Amino acid sequence: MAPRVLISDDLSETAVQIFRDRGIEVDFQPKLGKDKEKLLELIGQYDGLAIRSATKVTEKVIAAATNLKVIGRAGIGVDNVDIPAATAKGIIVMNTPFGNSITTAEHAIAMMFATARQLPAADASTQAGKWEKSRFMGVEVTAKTLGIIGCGNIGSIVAQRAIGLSMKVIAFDPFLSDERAREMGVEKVDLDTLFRRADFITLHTPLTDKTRNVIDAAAIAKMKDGVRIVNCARGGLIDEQALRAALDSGKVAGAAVDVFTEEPATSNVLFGAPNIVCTPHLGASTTEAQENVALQVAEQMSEYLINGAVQNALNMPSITAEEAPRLTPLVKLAEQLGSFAGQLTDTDVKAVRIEYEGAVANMNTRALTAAALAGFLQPQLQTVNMVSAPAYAKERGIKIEETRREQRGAYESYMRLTVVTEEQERAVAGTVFSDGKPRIIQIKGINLEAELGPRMLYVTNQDKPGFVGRFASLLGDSGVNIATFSLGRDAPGGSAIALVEVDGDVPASLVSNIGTLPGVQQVKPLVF
Ligand SMILES: NC(=O)c1ccc[n+]([C@@H]2O[C@H](COP(=O)([O-])OP(=O)(O)OC[C@H]3O[C@@H](n4cnc5c(N)ncnc54)[C@H](O)[C@@H]3O)[C@@H](O)[C@H]2O)c1
Ligand SMILES: O=C(O)[C@H](O)COP(=O)(O)O
Repeated sequence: MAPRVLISDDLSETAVQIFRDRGIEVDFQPKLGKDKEKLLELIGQYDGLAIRSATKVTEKVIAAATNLKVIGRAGIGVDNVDIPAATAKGIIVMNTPFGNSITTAEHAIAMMFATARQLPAADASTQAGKWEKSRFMGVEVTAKTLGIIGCGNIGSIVAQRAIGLSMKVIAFDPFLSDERAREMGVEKVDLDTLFRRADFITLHTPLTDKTRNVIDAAAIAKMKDGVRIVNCARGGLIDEQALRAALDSGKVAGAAVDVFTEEPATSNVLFGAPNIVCTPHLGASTTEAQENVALQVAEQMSEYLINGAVQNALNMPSITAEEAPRLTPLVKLAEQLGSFAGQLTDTDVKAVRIEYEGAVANMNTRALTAAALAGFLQPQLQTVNMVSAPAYAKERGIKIEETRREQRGAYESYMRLTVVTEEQERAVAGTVFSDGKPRIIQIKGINLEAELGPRMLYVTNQDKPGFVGRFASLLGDSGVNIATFSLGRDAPGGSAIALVEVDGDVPASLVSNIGTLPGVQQVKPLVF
């Protein structure tokens, strides 16, 4: 059946066309995101959800989204999506991190000019027939200092444009390297210095616990008298009450705000303040940006739903369209190794070590590790997948170790997963043969070669004559057909392993009977 996607916000029709061209069924309901009840009622039908900022993808929505595999944000900010809840449910959350950056940077520059020259108020007054030439005295931006808080994609475009306007640009961003700042012609400063020196301040950070109210009364007190402030990033970065007071007192000469603590902002403490310019979250609203993000999100979501390629996900390593087909059998192998180890581990796990050797070491091992962890955790947590597994492992305090090395043995690609518990380490290794099928090639250091089927029996025993015959007879007498039989041992008379694919369920009584055969140490039915 074709995957189904719901578009619940006002995306460009380009997205609809792309989904259809890719054979995906699409429901375009641009107002649905604002109707919480309806969204809850319908979301269970869809494999994908494409949104902007109006749809709030809460924990409740995610709980109701029984088929959802991917949420695509046609834009940058994902603060309207409960990412931990999506991750826990194995739903990928992806965005389009660059599609609207230029447009938003241009809006910030436009807003800076709007407040420098009081354009909206001057427009309203002129159209009211007042011709108040002396009321609207402005300031130049040339040679003024612009303080940028958050110098990532948008902040750095703003910096470039501001330098073009002959402004001096200073920036505060804990993740901005000296080299990058030099390249951009930006002076890196601490936050207090920025507050002290800037004539204009523009915000371009996400809203986090650290950035919430980064501009509050105390910060405003440190600023120059007559400073002008622009916020085209997120509501919540500015304490709106404090800004209102500073606009009223004249400490802040002007502010231009595109984003509000509560949106849609139909009333706000800032409305009506002197020299305030407000726009209704228009930062990304240009034809060009909306085409970019709609096209990109639809392509990314389609690639994932159809080919398993992952791009710009916030909760899962990327898998390119080129590597997706090459990675598929290795993902399966990683899941099988994880599942094998997971089904044999009952005690508390301290660490999972995954070694990649040969060609696989140069591939996307983050995705493979996520697959191995998913396989490992599935016996305990049925709904876990590659998206949610790393977070679950972390939550459970399981240390993940990953090593990569050149080919040493006969296999072009070799993967070994070791589970470390308080008592022991248990390793299982595998490869993918040229037929594209995964094989288990080593268990606890013992070589063998087995393709895993849906139902397997794992038996460890002492290597003694007669075991195989007695074991096969027991299965046969119980009407359990053997599909494949793989044997391995460390030395004659030493430890041996039998990995057997069977055609039907193995009753518990048969498992205990096998356990009573001479020399048998462990019998475990496994499912894959
Ligand atoms: N108004 C709109 O319509 C609109 C449109 C697009 C993006 N946005 C918003 O703009 C913001 C920036 O987007 P971006 O694409 O540039 O993101 P980005 O991730 O490229 O850049 C954000 C920068 O903020 C920095 N940062 C993080 N914590 C910080 C802190 N405590 N202090 C200072 N800097 C900090 C990061 O290091 C990073 O460089 C986001 O909040 C995004 O949601 C708004
Ligand atoms: O984070 C973003 O991309 C912007 O806030 C744009 O939001 P919008 O898509 O709702 O205009």
